Amino acid sequence: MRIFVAGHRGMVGGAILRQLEQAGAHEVITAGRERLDLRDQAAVHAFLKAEKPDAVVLAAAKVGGILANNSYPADFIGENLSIQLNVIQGAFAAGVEKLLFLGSSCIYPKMAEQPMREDALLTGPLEPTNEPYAIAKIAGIKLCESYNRQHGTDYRSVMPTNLYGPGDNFHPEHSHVMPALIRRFHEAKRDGLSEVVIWGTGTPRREFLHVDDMAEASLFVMDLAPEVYAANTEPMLSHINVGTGTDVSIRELAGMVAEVVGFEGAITCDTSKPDGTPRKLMDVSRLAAMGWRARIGLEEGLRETYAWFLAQEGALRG
Ligand SMILES: NC(=O)C1=CN([C@@H]2O[C@H](COP(=O)(O)OP(=O)(O)OC[C@H]3O[C@@H](n4cnc5c(N)ncnc54)[C@H](OP(=O)(O)O)[C@@H]3O)[C@@H](O)[C@H]2O)C=CC1
Ligand SMILES: C[C@H]1O[C@H](OP(=O)(O)OP(=O)(O)OC[C@H]2O[C@@H](n3cnc4c(=O)[nH]c(N)nc43)[C@H](O)[C@@H]2O)[C@@H](O)[C@@H](O)C1=O
Repeated sequence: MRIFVAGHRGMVGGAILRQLEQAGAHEVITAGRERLDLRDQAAVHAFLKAEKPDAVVLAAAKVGGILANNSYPADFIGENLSIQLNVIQGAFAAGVEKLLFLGSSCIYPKMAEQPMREDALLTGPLEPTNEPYAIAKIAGIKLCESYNRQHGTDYRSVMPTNLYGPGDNFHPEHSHVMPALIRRFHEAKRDGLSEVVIWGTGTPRREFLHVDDMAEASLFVMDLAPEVYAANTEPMLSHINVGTGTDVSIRELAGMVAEVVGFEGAITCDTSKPDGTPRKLMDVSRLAAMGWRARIGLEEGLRETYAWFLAQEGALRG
């Protein structure tokens, strides 16, 4: 197959690209933002018509942590809606039959029953800090389902929990919690500081999945036989959760990062910053029933990510 990986320079797209290249079974097509801005409808349609991929992996998105989402809501909803509409409509127009869309666990209601099953979608109000991004992601799922229902395409969606790993964005304010804390604890140790401040109360709970597991799960879902996918999903509830099924509090995560980095000072909370959703634990039984589960434990993944951070220091994104 010829597979177009959109977002191949990102954390997840990069991991998917590495796994596809390692397997060597497919021809992979990529295009960086300077060649193809995915917000440009005409350019995306022309690219897909010219390249004629057999399958598309949509791992490109406007992505960021709680503060970035809360500060730039128009960018998060607008850019993601444009990218999704252009790539999904463009893929259909170019005759692409298989597509994998990456959503996010923030599609579920803020107070969803835990662990969150796929059928919790659209059952309650969303978390305000990321509602615009979540609405775009929900629209992406519904766009895929609508093409499948109206045109018989095979467009699938996976909903990742919070991800981390090599290639992450370590920006001090705009990143997600894991890379933010790795950087902050590392710099505090390096500079001999006595205290590290974490945002919010430290009580929210999050589930962390290593990006290599996410890439493996994405390709697993894309490769599932149509009858297996159909037997485990519903036409209007077709997305699949991807996670580990276990979570930690942000305070516990901070303790783990401090230990891995070797920081021995105090950890305090800045409660002027938002907590966001109190808990986001995925019910991963749908994917487990189809035969996939995560392999990389949190401590192992954190140690490996810190080693990668140390190797990249100075040349990081963000
Ligand atoms: N990271 C996480 O914790 C989670 C991520 N996800 C989802 O997984 C997917 C991948 O996320 P992740 O890898 O972390 O994000 P990254 O920010 O690491 O990667 C996103 C990629 O999309 C590309 N991109 C964004 N906008 C455009 C554009 N207009 N034109 C061309 N390329 C563009 C970026 O290009 P450039 O390099 O040029 O900026 C980048 O390569 C996304 O759909 C995200 O919503 C879901 C849940 C959690
Ligand atoms: C993946 C997911 O990512 C975002 O949602 P989030 O899960 O809330 O993500 P986060 O990683 O930014 O924060 C997790 C928790 O951690 C706390 N926290 C402490 N200290 C820092 C800190 O230094 N940085 C950050 N970012 N958070 C911190 C923070 O206050 C919060 O309680 C969405 O935008 C959403 O759209 C989405 O899909």
